[in-house]
This record gives sequence, structure tokens and C-alpha cells, in this order.
Amino acid sequence: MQGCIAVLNAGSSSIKFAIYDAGADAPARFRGQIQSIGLKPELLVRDRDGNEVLRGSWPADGFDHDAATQEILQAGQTLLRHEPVLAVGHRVVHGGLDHAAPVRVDPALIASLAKLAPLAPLHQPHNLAPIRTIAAQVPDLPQVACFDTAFHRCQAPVVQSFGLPRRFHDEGVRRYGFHGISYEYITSRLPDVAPAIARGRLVIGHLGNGASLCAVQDGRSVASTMGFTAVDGLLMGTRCGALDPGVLLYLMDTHGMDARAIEDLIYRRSGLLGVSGISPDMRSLRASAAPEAAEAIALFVHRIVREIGSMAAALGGIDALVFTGGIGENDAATRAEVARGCAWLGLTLDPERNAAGGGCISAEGSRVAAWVVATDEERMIARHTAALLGLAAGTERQQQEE
Ligand SMILES: Nc1ncnc2c1ncn2[C@@H]1O[C@H](COP(=O)(O)OP(=O)(O)O)[C@@H](O)[C@H]1O
Ligand SMILES: CC(=O)OP(=O)(O)O
Ligand SMILES: [Mg+2]
Repeated sequence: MQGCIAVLNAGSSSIKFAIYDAGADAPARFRGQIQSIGLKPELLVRDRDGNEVLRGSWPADGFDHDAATQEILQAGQTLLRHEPVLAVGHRVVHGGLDHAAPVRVDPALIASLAKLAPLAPLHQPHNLAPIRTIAAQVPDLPQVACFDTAFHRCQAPVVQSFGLPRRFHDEGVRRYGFHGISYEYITSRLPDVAPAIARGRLVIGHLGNGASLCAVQDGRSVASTMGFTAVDGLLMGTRCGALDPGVLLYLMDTHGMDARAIEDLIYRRSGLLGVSGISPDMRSLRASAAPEAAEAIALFVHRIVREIGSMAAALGGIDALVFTGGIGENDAATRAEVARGCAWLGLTLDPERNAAGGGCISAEGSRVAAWVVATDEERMIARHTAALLGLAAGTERQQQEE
């Protein structure tokens, strides 16, 4: 029995997971997710050939990320029966100052990452909960943490800085940027799927329930819209994105809000949900005839267009825009609206290619290219986990075993 590597990726509205054969950088043997947690939780798992192997649904009330994690750990056991799991790789959203690369989990690491939970309240607790559960149940099973912040740690010091007194910078109050595992995967794919743009000045938009942009050149992060936390930058499903800090002072003074009330407001009740008053979910907003749904989408698009200008400035120009994430990969209307706002940059979409939704979607002759590239954070995590533990394809350890 060859053994496998399991991967868990807790996002703000979903928990995705995948199971890979150890020793082969091949598509997942099983992959699935519980999506729409808090709204209409649904489990769907497919095998390598795309066949559905498990499905489930639960009422939204009382079914939180912890319940979803339990279901997924159980699904993993059902799918694998007696086959050994050699390692588990995890997405951990915040790695703070100390982590620019994946690391093996130990109790000290869990304790230090837990301190960052207030900086990523929609993610960090859900990232650490399964790590703790697995460590308690199977203490000898190697676990690896891969950080959303790591990809951005190479940004120039000026890009990482806030205009605050220096002592805050020194204690770690900096722009970190997130969705780094997704950006790393996309940049790793481009030389194969889009060699013409791979070395160019890229703006990649990871547009999902959380949403951000990243300016990338030569495969490295140059700037990102997310900052100290994943509430900065674009409008998101339930997060407000960049906000005048004066608004926070106003809320404290005039509405008597404390830190926890503000956290609840800006992380859970704002964004597409707060502006529309209908839903954080793009599919529901697109299906709605209410003017508030259209207004929320218009603000989502406006913020993306404005920030693409900022990313292009950080790069000194733009050669290509790449869409990814749940909305970026699936919502042709959002791509078309963003592209319309970027016409001044020299971007024109091909409507048919955009509707088809894969690969190059810009028109012949468009000065800026546009692409849709599906992200695969789980695959990136599996690669890192295998490499760190010496389980990767063609590694010394594997060759010795053969
Ligand atoms: N076919 C689709 N059309 C439009 N939006 C979609 C579609 N599929 C998924 N989405 C949107 O993608 C978002 C979830 O993105 P995803 O990247 O999976 O989220 P998470 O941040 O939890 O990882 C939701 O707003 C959802 O409505
Ligand atoms: C960092 C972040 O916002 O992640 P997600 O989009 O998965 O919620
Ligand atoms: Mg996600």
C-alpha cells in the first residue's frame, strides 16, 4: 500500500479537502468540499475521474466550521478505509512575522499560531481546530502548516509598511497579504498553461468569498490588496475591505462599539451581505432582481477596478489580468464588468471566450491579456507537505524504497 497525503483548506465559507497518492504530483484521488457553511451547507466529494462518491447536506443552523471539520474527517476515513495516511497538510491563513515557508507542526507552533487568531477570526481558529484534533488522536502523524502569508513575505519593505510609528512595525504590524497559497499555485501553473504571460507583469484576482488582488512579477509577489489582516482591500462576501480608520473611531464614539462588536461588523456583517442586505453569495445576488443586489455587485466591481489600477502602478504597468477563485473562475458577468472598468488599460475581452470561461479570455489585439486559471490550493499544500517530509515524487527516500 502506497499511502496518501490528506489536505485540509478551511476558507471563510467552505472547508475544502483532498487526498493525494504519496510520491506522485498527480491530481487528487478524492477531492471535495463542504461549501456555503452558515447558509446552506453541502458536501460533495468526487474521485479522480470526476465521479461523485459522497454527498450530504445539513440545515444551516448549528452547522458551523467545527461540525464541517468532523464530517470531513469522517468522510476521509470512509473513503480511505485501511489505507495509511502518511501526512496531513493544512492551510493556515496567518503565519505572522516568523513564517515565510511551510513548517512541520508541533505543540509550540500551534501555540504561537493561536496567538494570531484575532488577526484572522474567520480562518485561523478553523485552521487550527483540525490540527489540534488530529494531533490529539494520532500524535505521531506528521502535519504540515502552509501559510497564506508566506508568498508575500518577499515584498519590498516599503510595500509592507504602514505609516505608523516605527515601534508598531517592529512588533509586526505590517501588511502581510493573504491567498498566497492560491497565488503560488497560479504562478506555478502559468509557465505550462500560459507561457506568453508567465514572466510578465501580472495582476491576479483571487475572487471568492474572501477576495484580493496580487501584483506578481517573475513569479514573486510585488504587492497585494490585503494587509495586516484579511479584512483589508476589496469588498468581500461579508467583509468590508479597506475602510477609512476614522469610521472605526466614529463607531466607537457614536455607537459605543467595542473591538468585538467592530470585529463582528467588519468581518461578518459587511461586504456583499451588508450592502445588499440579501446574501454574501454571488450566485444568490446574480439571481436576485432587487436593486440592492445590483448595487452590492457594482461596489464589488468598482473596488476591484480601482485596486487593479493600484496593482498596475506597483508593477509599473500590466501585461495580464488573471481571474481565479469561486467568483473569478465561474462568474463571467463579474469578469466582463471588471474588464469594462479596465478598458483604459487596454483590456478588451472576447465575449465568447469569457462565456466559455477557461484559458485566455481577452480579444485578439487586446494590449492587456486576460486569463481564467482555476486555483488549486490543496494541490499546492500537498506539494509542500510532500517536499518538506521527503515524500515527494522522485525524492531520495522514495527512490530508496523502490
Ligand atoms: N457558478 C458560479 N457563479 C457565480 N459565483 C459563483 C459560482 N460558483 C461559486 N461562486 C461564488 O464563489 C464564492 C465562493 O468562492 P470560494 O473561493 O469557493 O470561497 P472561499 O473563500 O470560502 O474559499 C461565492 O460567492 C459563490 O457564490
Ligand atoms: C484569506 C481569505 O480570505 O480566504 P478565503 O477567501 O478562503 O476566505
Ligand atoms: Mg478560499
